Amino acid sequence: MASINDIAAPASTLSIRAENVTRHYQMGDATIRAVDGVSLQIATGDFVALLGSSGSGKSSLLNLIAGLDRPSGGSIVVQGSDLAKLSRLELAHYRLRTVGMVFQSFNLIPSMTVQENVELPLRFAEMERPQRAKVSREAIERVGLAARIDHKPTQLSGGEQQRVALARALVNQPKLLLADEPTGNLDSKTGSGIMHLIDTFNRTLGMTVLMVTHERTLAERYARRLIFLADGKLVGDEPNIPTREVRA
Ligand SMILES: Nc1ncnc2c1ncn2[C@@H]1O[C@H](COP(=O)(O)OP(=O)(O)OP(=O)(O)O)[C@@H](O)[C@H]1O
Repeated sequence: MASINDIAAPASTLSIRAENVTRHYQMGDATIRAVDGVSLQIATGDFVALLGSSGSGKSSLLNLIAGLDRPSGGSIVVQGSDLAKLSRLELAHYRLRTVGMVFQSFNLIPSMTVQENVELPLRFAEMERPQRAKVSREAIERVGLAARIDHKPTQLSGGEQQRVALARALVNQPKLLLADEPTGNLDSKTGSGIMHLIDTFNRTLGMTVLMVTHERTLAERYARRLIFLADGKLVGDEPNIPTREVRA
């Protein structure tokens, strides 16, 4: 049945459309309803913060949208792809091409240099070596790390590691950036630098951003929409004028 949302937002302008999504975990006799009937639509180019207290289901929902996990029920359509209908191979392709992800814990490969880490998605996409070197260098320059291109992750600060993770997330030019507490392990000044980069990608590259955070002030500074989860349910959804714009 058509809803008001359908009328307000034609499918072509939607980046994400989730309908009654559930993710239940069975722990012995207990069922944990980590995501419990969430429906939402996110417009292309938007910057949305997903807020909620610990255990409210934020990461579970993000992982479903990322195609890292499959829902127990409901449907998720991202950039026109219905994730439930994708084969394992198609889902891997979706993760490679459509979404970029950054996590609180950076998730870099310690034995690889900055450039090798950033090149990884390009290798999976079977890009030729010379082109890979060029494209990865451009992404590394974009996050301001050209001088660290041959360093290993352990030789970098936390903020620099997150910038490498961002370069890796955007190197395939995904339409959607999913960020799970991207500044959670960083001090506030370093975190602001990372947020500034994410904000720039959103504004200049038109990348849709969905960011999980439990920090409301951070969300209010950058996001144009705030979505609240509690006990796996969507309990709030409000527009936001980013305070960084108000101060600018
Ligand atoms: N693999 C799993 N098996 C069982 N339960 C899980 C699993 N992953 C998450 N949960 C449970 O699902 C609920 C939601 O977890 P989730 O990590 O999505 O919350 P969150 O809002 O991201 O929390 P935080 O802010 O602490 O990261 C929690 O009760 C958690 O314990």
